[in-house]
Amino acid sequence: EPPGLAQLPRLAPLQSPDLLYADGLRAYAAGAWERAVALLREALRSRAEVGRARRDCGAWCAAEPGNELPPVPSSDPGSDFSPGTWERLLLRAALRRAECVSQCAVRRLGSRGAAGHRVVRALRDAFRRREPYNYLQRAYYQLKKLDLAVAAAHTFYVANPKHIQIREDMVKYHRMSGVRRQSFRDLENLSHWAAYDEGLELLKRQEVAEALPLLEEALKESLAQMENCRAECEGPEEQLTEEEEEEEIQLESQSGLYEAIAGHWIRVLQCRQRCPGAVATRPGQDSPVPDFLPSQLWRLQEAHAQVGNLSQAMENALSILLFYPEDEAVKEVLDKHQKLLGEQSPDLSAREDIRHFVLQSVGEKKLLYYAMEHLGTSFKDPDPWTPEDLIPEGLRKKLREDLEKRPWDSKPPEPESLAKWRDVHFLEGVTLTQDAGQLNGSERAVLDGLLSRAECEILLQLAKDAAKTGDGYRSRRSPHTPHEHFEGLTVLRAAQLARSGAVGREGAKLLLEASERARTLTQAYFSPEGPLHLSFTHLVCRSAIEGEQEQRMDLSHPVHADNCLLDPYSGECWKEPPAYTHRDYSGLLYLNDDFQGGDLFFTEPDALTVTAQVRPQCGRLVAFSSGGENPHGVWAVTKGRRCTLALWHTRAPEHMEQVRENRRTREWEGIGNRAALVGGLG
Ligand SMILES: O=C(O)CCC(=O)C(=O)O
Ligand SMILES: [Fe+2]
Repeated sequence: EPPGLAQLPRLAPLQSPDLLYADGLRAYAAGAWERAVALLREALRSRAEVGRARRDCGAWCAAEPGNELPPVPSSDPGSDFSPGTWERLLLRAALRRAECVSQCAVRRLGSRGAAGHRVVRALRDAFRRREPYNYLQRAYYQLKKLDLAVAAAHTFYVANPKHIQIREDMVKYHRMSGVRRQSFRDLENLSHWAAYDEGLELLKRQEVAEALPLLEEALKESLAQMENCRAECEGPEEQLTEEEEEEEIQLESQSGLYEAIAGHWIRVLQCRQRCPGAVATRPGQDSPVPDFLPSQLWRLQEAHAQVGNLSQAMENALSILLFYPEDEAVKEVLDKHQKLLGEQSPDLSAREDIRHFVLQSVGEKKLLYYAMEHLGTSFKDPDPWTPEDLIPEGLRKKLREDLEKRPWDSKPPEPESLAKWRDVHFLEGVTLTQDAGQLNGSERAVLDGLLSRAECEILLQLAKDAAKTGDGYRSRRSPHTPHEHFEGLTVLRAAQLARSGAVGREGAKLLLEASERARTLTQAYFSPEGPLHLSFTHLVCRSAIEGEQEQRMDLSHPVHADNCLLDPYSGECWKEPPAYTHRDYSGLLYLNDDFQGGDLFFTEPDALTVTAQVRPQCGRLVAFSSGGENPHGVWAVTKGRRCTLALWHTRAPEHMEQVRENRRTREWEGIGNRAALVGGLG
């Protein structure tokens, strides 16, 4: 149970968080708000309890004699490690630990609760993203519990500052009369940040004695949070991503088994190292606070020294040396304190909690570097303090080069989306031509090279053969202008036509492939943290009607936003029906440029001031978030025919385009699955 909410009566026995969450969402969907709130809160509580049990059991079982991970083999040629020995030792430790953890979980949670221990990764991520709070805020809102609605919304917002929907909700809450400022609070209350900030504030005001307990609490709490995060990496719930699954070694031979176990552990360790440690990111912010632990220690030593607690000041200073043994400033301070303490200085050493963290972290890094060198796995060390001699000789040079590129050493960290984008493998030949900055917006991008000339030709031919007036235009705001002729083709009809032989299969198949390319890139660029699904794909051609182009004043497509109703007078965008409110990201994949006029443009929310303009061309994708931050329109097409594959993406799987969804469920008239639809067409 998050500390910010009042205690709930305990519903025994503890149910697993995923079942509770699923029930909560069902109640939510049915509009049973009271029930939804109760279940969602119970899911959060259960999850917190499982988390605590996992953390405690993990720590307990790791400390059991015989369960420690084997040290990395010495690299001396004379050492008696035969191949596979290390893996065998690892296997033994892993099995013992797994057994110990599952027994411990049953003791703590009962057998039913222990089953809830297995939280699937998707769900773990949902909880990490604080998704339940987004549902909670809506349910509370419906129940007219505004204070709790705002608190839940704020809690979700803090973890998802880029989430368009919640941003809009927050604006609304801020404007609502009757909402108090104190309602905007974080229910998960990462109290170390709150305590840390308050402590710093007090330090600034020279109220050192008051600041000290807060700073101390902040450090303790941040270590505990970190332990929670690290413990989550262990245990049977760790599901492989598709990629990892592909890499996963077949368990045919015994050595395959060792490798698989070693692989599993390496993933666990990689996951643990990704938890905030010395580097931490404040919720609601993109850039990490480097050296979070050492800087907290430094503040503590200063504060202790100021109030005359010299031995505690020294303990904190000595703890910094565990990270940076050569730090001159720390050594100086230590000297100074030592002199002041003089003879009566007792045997001081670093703090136990920090020593424990550093030792553990160093041990894990050693294993990871060993695996990197010998098993070819990857490891990106997030910490700047890792002692150099821990890194195998062979890897040092390469890593030193990477180290020089550390963002916080030189330039300010890049915005998250761009930093992540770097890691995404572009589809071959695709380039990022303009980013949001160049397009004067927040979430906009132009990518080129998604289609070859030949592919554009195939899709243009498909449009010629099959696009017809009205297909796919059930929209209330039909963009028709009397000066242009509109033709559309939905993927659904394309598939039907291809099956009946009315159009070539190649075209229909490419239509799906091209939209999938656009989806993959849009997801990688804008939504690396969660999947986007296509909700609607529409091949649209607009042709100038000859002789009706003189002195045309209208647009080919009036200025609008794709998921809300734009009110140019107030600048607001109402996310309400009949707008397609489930749309999260829009994509326009252009097929040609042999026409006049027809550039796409973005405006301010006034629908008048143009902020950016893009000329269509074959294979160019313009991708942007579908909300009020991206009003856009199309200038009149005054000559020729302009064809676009327009795509809308949604985070909500229930709004997945029918033909695509059914590719999964394989029910839809037998053409629903990928094999039937794409393969069968091929
Ligand atoms: O074709 C274009 O460039 C824009 C179309 C558009 O904005 C829409 O269909 O919502
Ligand atoms: Fe649009």
